[in-house]
Amino acid sequence: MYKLVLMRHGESQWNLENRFTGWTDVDLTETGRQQAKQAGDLLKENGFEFDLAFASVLKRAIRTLWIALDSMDAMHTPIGLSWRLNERHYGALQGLNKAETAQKYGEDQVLVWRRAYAIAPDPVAEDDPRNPRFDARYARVPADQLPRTECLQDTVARVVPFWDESIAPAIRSGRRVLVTAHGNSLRALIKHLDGISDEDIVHLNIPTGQPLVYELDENLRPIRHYYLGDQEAIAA
Ligand SMILES: O=C1c2ccccc2C(=O)c2c1cc(NS(=O)(=O)c1ccccc1O)c(O)c2O
Repeated sequence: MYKLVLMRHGESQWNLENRFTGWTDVDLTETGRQQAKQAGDLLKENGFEFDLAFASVLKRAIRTLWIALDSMDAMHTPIGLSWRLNERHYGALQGLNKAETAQKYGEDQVLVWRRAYAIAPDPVAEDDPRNPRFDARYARVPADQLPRTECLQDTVARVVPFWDESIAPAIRSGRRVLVTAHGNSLRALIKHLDGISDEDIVHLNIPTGQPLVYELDENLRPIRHYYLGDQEAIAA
């Protein structure tokens, strides 16, 4: 039996402001940092150790991992970073809050987007400074693979290959793996692991800063999964 630990980054500044963040590289708030520290303490208390960790190339996930590993006194753990673990790209919605979104696109459109699996918001324009092609960290990614917007289906389509090529082989080789990522990139991973339908996945919400443990059989099929930590905080 293998164990895999997934964790959504702690609270970020735009989580606090209820803004669509996507690929915008906002940092953790002080609360977010504390959540990451508590998660590391919890993992240590429960005897978890890791041989390899993965994160996206967004600082809110990387810093969450750094803080958690530091509180486990495990900063020596090798870390693999990939754009494929990035949050879903929200296109032109990035930076907007609830009021601005409703005002700009209308409540009806918001409701359609909320429930949709395969509908993407307007993309950022080719020459928009937010286009990932202008960001040095994506320089080695083929331009046709870099999104200017995504629907959840698009996020699944770029996360799953990373699971197949990097995470699953590491687990099969006996490495104990920790992944710190984002709400939708973790949805993508969990959808693939548990075989969740397109309809149901849009309703799955993953709490921030709470380690989620997956026990996998020898074929990496989930046997069970559970959150570490106080269940009330998680259920909230
Ligand atoms: O507009 C969207 C949306 C648009 C495009 C793709 C995905 C989503 C999406 O997944 C979503 C939305 C709104 C809300 N709630 S909200 O309308 O209260 C809201 C709107 C804007 C910013 C933050 C908010 O909390 C959600 O809970 C969502 O999951």
